[in-house]
Amino acid sequence: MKVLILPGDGIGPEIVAQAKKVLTVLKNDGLDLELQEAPLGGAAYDQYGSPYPEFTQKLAREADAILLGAVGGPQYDTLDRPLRPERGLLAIRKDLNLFANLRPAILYPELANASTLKPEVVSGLDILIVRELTGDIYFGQPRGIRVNEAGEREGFNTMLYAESEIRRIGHVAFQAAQKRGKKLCSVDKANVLETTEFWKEIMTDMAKEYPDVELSHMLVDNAAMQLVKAPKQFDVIVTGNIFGDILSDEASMLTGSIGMLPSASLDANNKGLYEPSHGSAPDIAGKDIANPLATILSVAMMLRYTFNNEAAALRVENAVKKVLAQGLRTGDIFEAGTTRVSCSAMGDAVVAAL
Ligand SMILES: NC(=O)c1ccc[n+]([C@@H]2O[C@H](COP(=O)([O-])OP(=O)(O)OC[C@H]3O[C@@H](n4cnc5c(N)ncnc54)[C@H](O)[C@@H]3O)[C@@H](O)[C@H]2O)c1
Ligand SMILES: CC(C)[C@H](C(=O)O)[C@@H](O)C(=O)O
Ligand SMILES: [Mg+2]
Repeated sequence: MKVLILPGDGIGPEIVAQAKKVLTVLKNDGLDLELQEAPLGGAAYDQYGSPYPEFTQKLAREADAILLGAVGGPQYDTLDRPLRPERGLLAIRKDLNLFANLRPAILYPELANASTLKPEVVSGLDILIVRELTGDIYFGQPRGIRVNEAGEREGFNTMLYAESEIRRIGHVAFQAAQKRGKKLCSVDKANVLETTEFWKEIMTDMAKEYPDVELSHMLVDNAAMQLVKAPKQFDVIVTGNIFGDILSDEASMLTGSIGMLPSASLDANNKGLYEPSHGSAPDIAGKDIANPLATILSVAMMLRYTFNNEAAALRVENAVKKVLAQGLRTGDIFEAGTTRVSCSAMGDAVVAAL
């Protein structure tokens, strides 16, 4: 299996280095693995003048799986839009047809007090957000900033979903629910936006194909509220690109920190790009204090979904559980009575616990 590593920007290289240590142990233990590396985002702009250069694109297309740190940074925020790091990330998702973004929010019992919510609200939490990743207002045309007829500047984007796009993410979500608690909540804004009214109509129609799954619908504003009020009511949530982006960051705090939320972005054949759900955290970059666990848990997702190797995935997840049980914490999940460790020390501890 070919795995392409894209460290990216900010804390990206620091957290990816820890995940690479884990992959190297698995390789030394016999996992069929060929590691390559390429730049994406700001690092790629610096080297090649493009956030998703041909060099990276070629390797990405050839790879079975990709591990990404994160992209972006303030030094790139004034570049022309097509040259910005985030555009590189959107481009690779679109190029590889990675339409299904799985973001599991699981609370490890040791972190019940790390969440800003009361332990009884979050303990035992295990929800899966299925976010559509290659459509919606992120990609709809037309888009831009223009001068309108009144001579005023205006910004505009287009929210758009084709039926086939809704159906293919719907199948992923219904099937994920079948393998879990058999409850699927489709999140929309059908009371205002036609795009998501259509989304709701298609999800409702698809439910006939999955009689064993209980489908419900929720408006996104209510869903944002319910996620902090009573998050354990959810099993699988399916939603569009923009709502999924926002709700998954919200859900990350239920798990203690955004540094705990991994993700898988899959195509129709389970080729995937795996990355933490958080960004490049420029505020803490270069200090060796970021939490690498979301990235390491993304490796576990890679083993599960692309390698189809459940045993190896569990080995990594159990190692993470072990270091948390040992009381090791990076700053974002630190609390009194635990031991604060650096990003690299956390990586070493996971390797030792494998
Ligand atoms: N997938 C991605 O590559 C991705 C995702 C989100 C944001 N971004 C980009 O990242 C940059 C920063 O964005 P932002 O500040 O809004 O979001 P962010 O997720 O980078 O950071 C938000 C906050 O969470 C903290 N944080 C994030 N990851 C952490 C970790 N692993 N350990 C400890 N703390 C962590 C940061 O220090 C910061 O305080 C922007 O350029 C943005 O476009 C990239
Ligand atoms: C950086 C940005 C393009 C990206 C998104 O909005 O999808 C990020 O926030 C994420 O959640 O992966
Ligand atoms: Mg996001």
